[in-house]
Amino acid sequence: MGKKALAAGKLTLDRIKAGDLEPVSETIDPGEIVCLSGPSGSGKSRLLRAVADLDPHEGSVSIAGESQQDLRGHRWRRAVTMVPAESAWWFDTVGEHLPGPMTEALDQLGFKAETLDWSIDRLSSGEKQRLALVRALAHQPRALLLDEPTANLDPDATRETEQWLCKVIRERALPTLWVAHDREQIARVADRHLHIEGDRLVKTSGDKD
Ligand SMILES: Nc1ncnc2c1ncn2[C@@H]1O[C@H](COP(=O)(O)OP(=O)(O)OP(=O)(O)O)[C@@H](O)[C@H]1O
Repeated sequence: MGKKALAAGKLTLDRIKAGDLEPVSETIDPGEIVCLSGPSGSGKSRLLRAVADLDPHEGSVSIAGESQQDLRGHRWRRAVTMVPAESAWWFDTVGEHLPGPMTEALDQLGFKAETLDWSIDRLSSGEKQRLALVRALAHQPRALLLDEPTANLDPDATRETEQWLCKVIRERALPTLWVAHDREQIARVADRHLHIEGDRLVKTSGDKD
């Protein structure tokens, strides 16, 4: 924290071609949550990895008019941050991965301040998943790519995490692409829902206005 927050803006995908999916063109507005669903292996994670510039791909992506090609990889990924289903941790303790105490975020997700001293080795998969979200948001992203962010959580923790994410996404006006399988979750959080059928992204009905 403490760094100057950059202006929110649209996340624009222009004919992104990753893996076997047909090229994807979508614009996600500031604060908009677009859920992405599809069968296992249909290419959801590959699309997110392309947008995060983690995998080679065709087409272009921009955030607030700034193109992926104009930013170095690490700067792009700090702006357009992917939180994978399985997070990586490289220091010994939780606190070493965070730029500050993150008191409010930790509290809202049910963690006490002492969590900062916890060893990474002791974290459950659900704790890792929630702390990876705290870490991602601590670095002031301008857009979020969430790959099944509640996959390892029980129903109560799922709801708590969803509510916190939705609040932060709206407050910070972050365009968000959120991979989800659970139809009820999609109904709760999505402004729009895109589903992969075969090699195409299909807009589903029942979206919020
Ligand atoms: N780097 C890669 N090179 C070639 N093929 C890959 C690569 N990464 C993934 N794949 C393949 O691309 C397909 C889509 O993978 P992806 O991980 O995007 O699926 P997914 O929709 O996220 O699935 P799940 O819901 O099971 O996580 C799979 O068949 C996978 O084996």
